[in-house]
Amino acid sequence: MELQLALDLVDIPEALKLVKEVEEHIDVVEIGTPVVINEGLRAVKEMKEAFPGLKVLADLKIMDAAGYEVMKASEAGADIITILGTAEDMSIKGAVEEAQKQGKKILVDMIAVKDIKARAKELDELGVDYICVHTGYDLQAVGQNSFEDLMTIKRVVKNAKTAVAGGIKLDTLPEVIKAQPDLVIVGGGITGQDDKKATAAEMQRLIKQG
Ligand SMILES: O=C(CO)[C@H](O)[C@H](O)COP(=O)(O)O
Repeated sequence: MELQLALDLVDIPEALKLVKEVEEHIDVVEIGTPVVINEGLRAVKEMKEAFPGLKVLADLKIMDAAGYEVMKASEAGADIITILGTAEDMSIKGAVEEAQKQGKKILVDMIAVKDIKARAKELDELGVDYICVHTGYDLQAVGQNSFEDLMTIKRVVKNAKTAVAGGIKLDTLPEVIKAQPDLVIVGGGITGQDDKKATAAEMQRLIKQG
């Protein structure tokens, strides 16, 4: 099980400073969608150059022109690139094909997928690397989380790794760990804390002990 730090509400200097603080306690650093919108793929490039030992995920949430966008994110240094589970199968195939060519991984974000079980099975067969259940900010605001969806994909996914994101905090992490996802994605649960390093360290400890 690995820990991914999601950076959403920062600029490049803030992102680099944050990662410096928690670097030894995380496995993957996510350049969040808002950061890519504000700063472009330069944010991915600068993060990878500053922290070559960390995997960098570009949260592009691709919906179309997948091969091209995966290629551009790969060129910027991303190790993992995200596409939406609601995208067409042709787009998913294009993303997987380009990622394989570039030696990169594809993570499918299941945000807004209505039939999680059926779509997870299809995506697994399309050869994606990760399937991630995700409660976005707009549904977190009305009290939702992804724990049940995580159990659902754990039951049906045979090849891909599983991941979970959306509002995970130190006090809810043990419940997530019980479901044994391969990747736990935490944004505000670390970046919103006064002592980010201590929080990341404790999350890492819980994750390593499984
Ligand atoms: O992709 C995202 C929002 O679309 C976030 O990166 C993801 O939800 C993790 O952040 P948080 O733990 O703060 O919810």
